[in-house]
This record gives sequence, structure tokens and C-alpha cells, in this order.
Amino acid sequence: MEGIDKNKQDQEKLSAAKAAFQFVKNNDVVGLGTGSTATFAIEELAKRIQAGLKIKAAASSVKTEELALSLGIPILKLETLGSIDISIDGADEFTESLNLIKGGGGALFREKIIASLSKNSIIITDSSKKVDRLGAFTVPVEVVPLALQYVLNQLAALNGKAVLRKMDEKTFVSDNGNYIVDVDFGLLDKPEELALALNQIDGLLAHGLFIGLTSKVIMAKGDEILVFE
Ligand SMILES: O=C(CO)[C@H](O)[C@H](O)COP(=O)(O)O
Repeated sequence: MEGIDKNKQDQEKLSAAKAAFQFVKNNDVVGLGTGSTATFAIEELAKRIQAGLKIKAAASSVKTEELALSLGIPILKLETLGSIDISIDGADEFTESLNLIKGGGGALFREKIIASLSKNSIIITDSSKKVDRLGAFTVPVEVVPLALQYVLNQLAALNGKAVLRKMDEKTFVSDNGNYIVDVDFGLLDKPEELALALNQIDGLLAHGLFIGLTSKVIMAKGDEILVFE
């Protein structure tokens, strides 16, 4: 990561995660994100539950659910929830207008459902994630396998350079049994318009552009905590 070493970055992730808990109240249903920053929040939540905080949680991935359960965090099934009080998740990039790119961990669909259900959707980040324009990080999209070639055609028509995500030389498969395609659209002048165009593609289950879904971004920068809302 440019301009920040890993220890400092982890320290910032932890500070941002801790700062998010001022917004968590007893009896809240808490949406849990996926990724290294969300992991700091999940570990912090477990400590607070041990200290007496009473919450129930919903997980945005199998990995997050397994971690939460292993730490004694009670997990509700996402399909039973009509709303979530607060969610805490990371991001790959964000702008001051609170638009995000997410999905580096491949959990974008469940993360988007959780963000959409949340009354208070909080993103926590280190200082490397803030950008003036989204798009240096490629936009992940989740694709139903049988629609792969159709979706690739449609992405090419939008001038996106698409790469099917692999892990350990095998095609990456999401928790929902789908593929992830990482698409380079260059730096985005109008992320809202791209999001609408991607929404129109049949077989594209979800994309990593989170537009208008975020209540606040809590970013740690050194010892400082900056809140964008
Ligand atoms: O969207 C995500 C997973 O799908 C993550 O929030 C995003 O990739 C950031 O991850 P990290 O906190 O490890 O940098």
C-alpha cells in the first residue's frame, strides 16, 4: 500500500474500528462486514460483548459468520431481518461524497444487502482508502455462472476491461456460488451513471459500487480520527 506501512495501516484499521463503537447501543442488530478492517471490528465487538454489551449480529460472509461464532457473537440469519440498526464494514476506496468501491474480498452482494437494510451504515478505513475519484481499484461484479459470456459482452460494451477473478489458480467462487469479475473502467467521472448501467445487466447479481448507501465513513489517519458524513 503506497505511503503507509502495514503496521501503521493495521493500527489505523483498529483505531477506526474502535471509534465505530460509540454508535453501537444495547439491543442493536449489528451488520458485520468482511475483510481485514471488519475483522478488527468483529474482534472489538466480541470484547465488548464479554464486557456486557447485548447485541445480535448478521454476517456478510461465511468467513465473517465463522469468526463471529468462534468469538461468541450471536448471529441471526440475514433472510429473517427486515432492518439492521447499524452495520460496520470496510471499503476498498471511498470519496468524500460517501461513494465506495467494495468487494475486494468477494462479499459485495451480502455486504450490499446488509448496507441496504441498515439504518446506520458505517464504513471504517485506514487512510489509504480515501481517493478523489473512484476507479484505481477495479470494480468487482458478481456474476451468475451461466451468464458469464453475456455479462462479459455487456461489460466490454461499457468499455470495461474485465478479468475473471482467480484464487490459487482456480476460478474464485463467491459464498453464493457465483463468479467475481474485476472490471477496470479507469477513473470514474460519474460513478452513479456506471452503477445504473451495471444494474441493467441480466446475470450481473451485484456490483461493488456502493452509491448513497453509506451514513458515515470513519477514517483513522495516524492518531487522528476523521469522520465523513
Ligand atoms: O468489500 C470488502 C470485502 O468484500 C472489504 O470491505 C474490502 O475489500 C476492504 O477490505 P480490507 O478491510 O481487508 O482492506
